[in-house]
Amino acid sequence: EPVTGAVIGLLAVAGGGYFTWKSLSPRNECNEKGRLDIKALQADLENRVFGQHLAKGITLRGLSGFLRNKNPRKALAMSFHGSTGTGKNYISQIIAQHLYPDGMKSRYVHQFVATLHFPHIQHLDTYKDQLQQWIRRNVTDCKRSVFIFDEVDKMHPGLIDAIKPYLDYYEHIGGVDYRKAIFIFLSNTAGEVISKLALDFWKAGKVREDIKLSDVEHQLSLSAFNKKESGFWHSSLIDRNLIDFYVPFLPLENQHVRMCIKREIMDRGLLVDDELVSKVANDMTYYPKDEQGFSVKGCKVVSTKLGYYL
Ligand SMILES: Nc1ncnc2c1ncn2[C@@H]1O[C@H](COP(=O)(O)OP(=O)(O)OP(=O)(O)O)[C@@H](O)[C@H]1O
Repeated sequence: EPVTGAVIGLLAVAGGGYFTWKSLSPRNECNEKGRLDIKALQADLENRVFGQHLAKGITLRGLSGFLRNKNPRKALAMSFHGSTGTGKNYISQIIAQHLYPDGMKSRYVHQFVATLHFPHIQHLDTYKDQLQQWIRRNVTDCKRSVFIFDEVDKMHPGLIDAIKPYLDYYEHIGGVDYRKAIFIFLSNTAGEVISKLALDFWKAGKVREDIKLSDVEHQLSLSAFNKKESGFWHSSLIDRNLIDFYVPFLPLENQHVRMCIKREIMDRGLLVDDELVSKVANDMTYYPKDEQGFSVKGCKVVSTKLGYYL
């Protein structure tokens, strides 16, 4: 008998509050219809992801719009950009958990880490073939497959080209329809540009939440124009024919790091102690050196640092 994600989510909440998600899709079943409790996803993003008003808004609207459409004309392709530890993997995991009860462990959620696949140029065609077969196999198994490509900026341009047909407007390729699949690309591309914009806002005493997507896009096009070598992923992003949503992740301030620490303490079933939170937060590195505005590694090492002080 299938156990629903909602039940598992509830049990997990009762057992320590770690998981707040609930997936509407039965376990071990392809969620072809794209069932998603949008309110629950919104609540999870609000409660667990800090300092990312743009990323939360864009992913939520992008995903719900895509899933509402019974006959999408192309697969959903979202490209997450930002510096390390700002939540790119984290939001991908939350999305995966809301679509599939087993989240990243689900047989319908697939992760590809680009740096593990660095083909020598003479083997490129074999790698391309393997990558395409992998996508074909998984989408044949389940149309609503989720693919997460990590470190896509380090991926060989030939491999990126190999993915492109699946993001395009074809009704089918070789008899397989890819248009219900979800592709999420993660990269540090443009991380510096996004961080600089956030820093300028911060220095000018402006409200962070007033940063708009258009501000980021404007900065990005300027920097691409000025830079001789903008990476392949960056330039194909600027063309943006196949990427539906460009999702910037802002650098995290001390206040966000503190929220991450508090959440981590609560997830471990412990009581929040402000002194402990300060100790961990002060142990992180911030930039610029004089103003100590943003955390160099975002919230990435929070968990390890907390372990050290406990
Ligand atoms: N904005 C955030 N809000 C809450 N927690 C966060 C946030 N960003 C990061 N974290 C925490 O830090 C951990 C590491 O972040 P994550 O793996 O998402 O970073 P990333 O942006 O994917 O970095 P990288 O580019 O190095 O892969 C997450 O598992 C999460 O616990």
